Amino acid sequence: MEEVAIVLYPSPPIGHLVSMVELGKLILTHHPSLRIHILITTPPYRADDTASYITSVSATIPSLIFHHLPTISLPPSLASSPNHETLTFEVLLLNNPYVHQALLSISHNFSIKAFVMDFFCALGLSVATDLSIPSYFFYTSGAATLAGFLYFPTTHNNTDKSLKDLNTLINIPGVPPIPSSDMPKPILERNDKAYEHFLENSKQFPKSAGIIINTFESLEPRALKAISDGLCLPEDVPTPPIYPIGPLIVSHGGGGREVECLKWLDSQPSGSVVFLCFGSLGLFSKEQLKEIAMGLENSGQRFLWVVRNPPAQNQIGVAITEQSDPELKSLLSDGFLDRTKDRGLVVKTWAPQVAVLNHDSVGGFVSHCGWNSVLESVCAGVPMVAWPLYAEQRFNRVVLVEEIKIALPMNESEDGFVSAAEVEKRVIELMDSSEGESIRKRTKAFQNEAHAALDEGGSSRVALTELLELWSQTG
Ligand SMILES: O=c1ccn([C@@H]2O[C@H](COP(=O)(O)OP(=O)(O)O[C@H]3O[C@H](CO)[C@@H](O)[C@H](O)[C@H]3O)[C@@H](O)[C@H]2O)c(=O)[nH]1
Repeated sequence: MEEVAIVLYPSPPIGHLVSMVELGKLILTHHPSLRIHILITTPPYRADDTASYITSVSATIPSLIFHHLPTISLPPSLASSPNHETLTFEVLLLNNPYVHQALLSISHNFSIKAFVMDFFCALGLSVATDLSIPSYFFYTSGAATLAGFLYFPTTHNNTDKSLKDLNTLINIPGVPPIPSSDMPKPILERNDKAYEHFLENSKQFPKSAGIIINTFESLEPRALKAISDGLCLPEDVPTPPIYPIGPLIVSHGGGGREVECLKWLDSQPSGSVVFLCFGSLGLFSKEQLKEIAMGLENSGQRFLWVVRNPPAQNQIGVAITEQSDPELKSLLSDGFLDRTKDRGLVVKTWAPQVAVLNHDSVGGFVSHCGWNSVLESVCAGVPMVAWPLYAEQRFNRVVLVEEIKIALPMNESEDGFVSAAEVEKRVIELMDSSEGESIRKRTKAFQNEAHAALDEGGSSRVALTELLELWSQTG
């Protein structure tokens, strides 16, 4: 009998790839006879270190079958795109013929029950549809921002101004009012190429057979209900079924640095350390790094801080290429490392975040609000200070602070700069105040709810079972 397969199509950045791989593992845990094929896009630039990650996953889980698609060559006009989202969209658009070939080749030996795409890969939907393969989305951020993207074509039609110039609140069903300037960064500027791509991709959601979301019912009940009640799409456009199956988070650690920082944490008192880490891509200017150092020093709190080299143009940036380790002494204020050595540790470039958040000594997390980080923090029961940098992270901050109430806001000036005084104030508030205590209690309650959602009979397990039964039946 022909073997049955699911094909997963992640977007290249590691944050998205990791979530998709976790989805593959989850499917295998509950349906081991399915074969999971994962299409790996090869961008023309050197991407963050996905190669070693893929090698280690393949070695440990041979039932996850990786297909490396041929390298994309971008026309010179696009290769110099200022914006990493535009670059990703263009690469994925050029990838479509390779996706077509891969699906054809897999279907020679397997019966493909579902093609599951990342949001960025939405234009691959037509490729699968042409081959009569049912297409699903796996949305790697939360339900609130999904509501925002489903509603985006309506937001677009309601105005002819750029969101950055609107200076108003955007009312999205199921979501607290979002200041227009806090909408996802790439859609703030109407004339930007990324805006067009996001608009086009948002319009693909309703054409799919279903949307899988990395969230859970009790974390985002309002947004999930608004989506499934069809409130985020125009009346005449039906909403596909939604499957909140999260929280799906990584369980692995992070190489050699694990030992150093976990050992250091072992020597710190329970719940006393604030962890600062800004995702796989976040970069700060030299000035901002110095300001953070001053804020941490003045706060008197214990800290574990992951520091990367600033971007070339010395503003807030995004690392799409592999990072070299920073020279901490020259980067941070004079004597900072010495003065704080008894209560602080600075880690270069990367820390094993999941292990750190789950360490007993960690009591708070200053995060860029990337969705994986949010879920990892919830699963570890660690409250946050929300310091968004790029993508949909400012939107997430509003949701985390105002709706879910598990984070305090880090407030920046208009140009995005955060003062040492603000860092000091928020870190103290998080670690040592009644406000901090109140969000800590709520986060711990969500930690329990997260486990319950994944248990037998829990909301996420039920949604996953429904999906897997569907995939076992069709065709
Ligand atoms: O030093 C580090 C830095 C990161 N991580 C891990 O890397 C992942 C980072 O993921 P996430 O927090 O989601 O941030 P990004 O990498 O920035 O993720 C992108 O993808 C997310 C999911 O779609 C979006 O929510 C973000 O805005 C987008 O930037 C997490 O698993 C972290 O544990 C580490 O282990 N160590």
